[in-house]
Amino acid sequence: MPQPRVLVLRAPGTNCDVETAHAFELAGAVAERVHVGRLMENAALASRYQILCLPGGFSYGDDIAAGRILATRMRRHLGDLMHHFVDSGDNLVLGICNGMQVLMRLGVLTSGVGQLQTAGGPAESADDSIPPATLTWNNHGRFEDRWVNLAVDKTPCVFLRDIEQMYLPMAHAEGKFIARDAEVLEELRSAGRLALRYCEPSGEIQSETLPFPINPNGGDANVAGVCDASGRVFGLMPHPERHIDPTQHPFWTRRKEQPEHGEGLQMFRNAVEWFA
Ligand SMILES: NC(=O)CC[C@H](N)C(=O)O
Repeated sequence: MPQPRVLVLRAPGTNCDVETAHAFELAGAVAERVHVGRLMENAALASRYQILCLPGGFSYGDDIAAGRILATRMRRHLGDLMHHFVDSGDNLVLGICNGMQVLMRLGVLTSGVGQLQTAGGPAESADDSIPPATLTWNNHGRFEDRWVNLAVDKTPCVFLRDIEQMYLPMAHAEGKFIARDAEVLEELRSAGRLALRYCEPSGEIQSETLPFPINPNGGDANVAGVCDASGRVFGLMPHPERHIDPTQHPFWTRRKEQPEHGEGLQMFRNAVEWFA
């Protein structure tokens, strides 16, 4: 099987790059951690890689808003790099937690939705000043760090193939997903782009916004992860790289039998297998 190469992008304040690179390596990829400054010096480095991963953390101290500064730097200086990974059709992009926040600010997870078709003219955004969706502060206004149950919707998302449910840690302050309006939410939902959602331990999602703590932030439609229309670009707020080994499960000592791997590993394997 060809071994894809993963660019794990670091910025000042990133703190999950080592374990994210480890998860990709365990899944069979070659992963390298590369500082955003190195890419700004030489954006052509991107052509060596097939997967771009934006890991979790506090890039640029979450100043202004989580993910905002890194997204602005990428938009301003790394347009070709994003084009290589997002638009070429041959590559994958994964944003985890702070990485999802960056992808949301870049608009790549909600691209193509919320457009108005003007008579005879090109599609234009319904309201250019307001993005179709964003991530904002958790309802209770605090950083929340614990384990959550997640259900996978019928979705084109490459990373979630053959996964129905996952139990993963979440750790964020600004993870509440809100759509601009009901039409945008429906557009994303009907395309299977609201790929990952907080659910009850049984896997059920009984209401549009499940109560705290099942839905840890109060976000619309219990959304925890969103993909682009192709399913190759995916962002999620929980941390799959923190559950790749069974002993990372909070109750692992009480289990009679241990599974071979933690529940997050399949996501990284799916990415590697996509290149087979
Ligand atoms: N774990 C993370 O990546 C945290 C994301 C971001 N710093 C937040 O608090 O929302």
